Amino acid sequence: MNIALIAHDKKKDDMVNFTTAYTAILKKHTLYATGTTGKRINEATGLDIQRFESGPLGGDQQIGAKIATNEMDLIIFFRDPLTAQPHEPDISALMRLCDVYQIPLVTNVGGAEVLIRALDAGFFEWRSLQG
Ligand SMILES: O=C(CO)COP(=O)(O)O
Repeated sequence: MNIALIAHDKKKDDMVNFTTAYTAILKKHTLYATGTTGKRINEATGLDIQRFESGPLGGDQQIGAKIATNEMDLIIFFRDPLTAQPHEPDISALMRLCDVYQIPLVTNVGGAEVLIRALDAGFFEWRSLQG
């Protein structure tokens, strides 16, 4: 599966903790991330991650483009709901494309916990059955 990992600044520690806890599962997949998030995860876990631009510089849009071309299977995006983001339109566009293409998206640690366990249990086979 191709998995995108994204976290706003105040959620980056959560992302590091999450990816550290689930390194064994994540390393079986192809990982992508926005720039700074990917750097933090790589430093903490050693996971191999393809990094896009930082979010404010277009990283969310690059991940959105991968969704539009059916190259992304799930998105783990720890959003900060309490801080205004300069690139809010890009964030909305990314989430909109998840809905357009039925790509599973979680935006907090609680959802990610369920999603990652479901992934490891094989619940994502429906993606490869889709036309
Ligand atoms: O801003 C982001 C997502 O909207 C994340 O970007 P960084 O991972 O580069 O901080």
